[in-house]
Amino acid sequence: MENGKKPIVIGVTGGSGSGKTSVSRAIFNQFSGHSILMIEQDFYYKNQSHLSFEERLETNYDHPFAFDTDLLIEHIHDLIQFKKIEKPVYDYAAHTRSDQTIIQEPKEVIILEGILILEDARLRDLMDIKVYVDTDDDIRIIRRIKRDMEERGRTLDSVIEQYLSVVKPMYHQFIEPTKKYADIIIPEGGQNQVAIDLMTTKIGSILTNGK
Ligand SMILES: Nc1ncnc2c1ncn2[C@@H]1O[C@H](COP(=O)(O)OP(=O)(O)O)[C@@H](O)[C@H]1O
Ligand SMILES: Nc1ccn([C@@H]2O[C@H](COP(=O)(O)O)[C@@H](O)[C@H]2O)c(=O)n1
Repeated sequence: MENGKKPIVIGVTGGSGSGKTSVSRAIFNQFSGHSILMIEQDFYYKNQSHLSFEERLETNYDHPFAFDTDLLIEHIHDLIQFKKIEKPVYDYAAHTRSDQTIIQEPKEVIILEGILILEDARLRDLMDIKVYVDTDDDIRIIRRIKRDMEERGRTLDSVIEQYLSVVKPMYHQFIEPTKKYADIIIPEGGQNQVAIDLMTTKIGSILTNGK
């Protein structure tokens, strides 16, 4: 890094539909023009191109095992050492990685966003600030139905069936317990301007004063 400082890593987690992406984008936008990047844990779902489409539908996408966490950790390590990475691209409709990758140059601020980023101690140890976006289950399922039908190629029946059989139980087993690791808990996510402003001030202070 030009000024000799280590990049800052901010982890943003919470259940599906909690508003993680909205919070992360709001922070990202506050630093537009600065040296900042966003990494989505979803892009590190395991490659399933060797499986048929029907087999991919059976995958539990809310279990830690669904992710290639070793690759994600390797990439965060590289970015912290100011090395560029070749980021995978995920195709939600095909339920596997796309053939494309994106070259991501290192930056001073790294926002890592995803449902299970606080579940692995090795990832937690790389973070300077850990944020949990806390939104009620009923709000999250409503948001998810709308989003998955509009953007992720799912039907209403498939969203409801997946939510009740997998998403909800996995949330309570794996995601909600990681709340205890968070430095900050943000209720309701992207519309919480006070929380976004506090985060922005803190990141700005670390960038300027190192704390
Ligand atoms: N505070 C909010 N109020 C209303 N809708 C929201 C709010 N935060 C997020 N959304 C919407 O809910 C959906 C899921 O939000 P997103 O930020 O993608 O959540 P996550 O990344 O946690 O799954 C998106 O369509 C987003 O526009
Ligand atoms: N092929 C896939 C991959 C993931 N999901 C669901 O995405 C959720 C995580 O993404 P958010 O942006 O909502 O945090 C997770 O709950 C998976 O169930 C999927 O449905 N299909």
